Amino acid sequence: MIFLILIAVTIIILFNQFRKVKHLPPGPFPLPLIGNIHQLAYQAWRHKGIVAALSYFRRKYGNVYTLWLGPVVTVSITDYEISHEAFVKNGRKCIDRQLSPILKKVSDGHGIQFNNGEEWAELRRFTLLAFRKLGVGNGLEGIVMEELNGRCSELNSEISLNGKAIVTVELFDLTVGSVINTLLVGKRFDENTKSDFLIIKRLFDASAETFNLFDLSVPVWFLKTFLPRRYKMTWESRQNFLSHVSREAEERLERMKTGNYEIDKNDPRDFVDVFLLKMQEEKGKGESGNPSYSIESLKILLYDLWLAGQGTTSTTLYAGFVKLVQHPEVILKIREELAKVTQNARDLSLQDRRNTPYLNATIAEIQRHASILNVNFWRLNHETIDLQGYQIEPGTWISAQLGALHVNEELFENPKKFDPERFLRNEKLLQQIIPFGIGKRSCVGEQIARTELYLVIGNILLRYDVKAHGPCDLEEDEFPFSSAKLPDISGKFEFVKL
Ligand code: HEM
Repeated sequence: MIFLILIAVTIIILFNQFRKVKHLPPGPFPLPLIGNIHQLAYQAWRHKGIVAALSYFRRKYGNVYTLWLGPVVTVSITDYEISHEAFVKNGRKCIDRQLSPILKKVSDGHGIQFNNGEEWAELRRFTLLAFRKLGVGNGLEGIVMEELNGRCSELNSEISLNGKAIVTVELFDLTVGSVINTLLVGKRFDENTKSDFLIIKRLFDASAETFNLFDLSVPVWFLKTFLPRRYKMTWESRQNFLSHVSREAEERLERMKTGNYEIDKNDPRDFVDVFLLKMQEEKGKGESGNPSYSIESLKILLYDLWLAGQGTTSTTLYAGFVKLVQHPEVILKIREELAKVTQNARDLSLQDRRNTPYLNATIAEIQRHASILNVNFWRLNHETIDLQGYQIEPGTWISAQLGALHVNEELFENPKKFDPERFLRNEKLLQQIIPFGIGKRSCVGEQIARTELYLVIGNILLRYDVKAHGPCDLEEDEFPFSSAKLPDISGKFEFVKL
């Protein structure tokens, strides 16, 4: 009797699964409760990484496929046109991000990255506006060049002593960290304040270890109950990071309250000034003021911008130089192009971009290879989306899987090859790499990052002969199952003045 009941229950469950699966894009058949987690884990183990596993499913099921993470339906997209259809054409329908429970708890309803709704929309608009006010676009060029010149003068001192400078990832970390810090709180990191940056970097690295599909998806109660040490690690590393990067904003507010700090309305120094001005303005409106502008909200915003802007840009620069030293012929071609544009008599400037197609193509190829997110953030659709003829029901987790998209051989022939010229042979390809994401939740720091990549790579190659110093490759990923790519960054470079 029990046996018959078990068979009946199994048939009902399987029938139910078949019914649900019928309207979804193809994918492996999900088991009740665990969905496809076992297949995903197996393929990630078999192919030694999460991107390779997602690519395996793409080859088997096509450019839009379904994976069930337990009871949750997720749809992964690995092609540009379909991503455009989902996130631009249907942009309004999937504007919300699926919020990782633990990161949502840290953000406490504030900020941009782990937030949705009115406050997210308001703060995203504000951030883009504040960046524009502070000169992001062409004005940022001054900040980046000042920073780069500062770093280069340290390198030059080393070169005049030893004939060459040995460069590690720290050069890129400090350059990028200083640009963000200058933009956010008006301070660059020099020899005296470098230790402050190293604290931020240590806290940042500590939070990276638990940035994976598992820790980011399970409910907080589950982590607290079954994995208290992991919960503590994630919580404490993020809280420490938050309190460190927001210290300046809190101190400035206190000084403002006691009349010891004034902001020039027409010339705010940095992001914190622009925010504090807006906060004052909204407070002045009384009841009708927008509550999104509070010190708690500013603190989370600073944490978001630091977290999203530092590792992404610095890792791209480091990965870029690894690829460049492995391909000296690319360095020569870039240098030839830059010599024509600058006559070797001036720095490379953002204005030169339209005259440097080979450098632009190389940066695109670097970003395609670096592809920072192994698993992109999921969006949630509020209304049914008709995607390639499939009806994606509300509540589905949908994502353009950038890592797998950028190694899709249907778009990028021979994807493992470092081949900047692929973008010159086919100009349409430039549009099809989307390292900053696509649609309404795409990266707010895209302009900042593009400025840094162009000016730092271009001007370093104009000034120095760059070679590998010892073994220097990217084959090993530190955490191949992490949501973000964390390559082995132990490589070193030799810089000699040209
Ligand atoms: C090479 C460098 C960078 C890369 C590759 C990158 C990539 C990305 C990607 C893929 C997303 C998610 C898009 C999506 O959900 O579809 C994102 C979001 C975001 N990025 Fe970046 N990013 C970079 C630099 C920066 C910088 C410099 C900042 C700011 C200083 C920044 C701030 C943000 C923020 C705040 C979000 C969340 C946007 C939202 O949810 O509305 N990023 N970035």
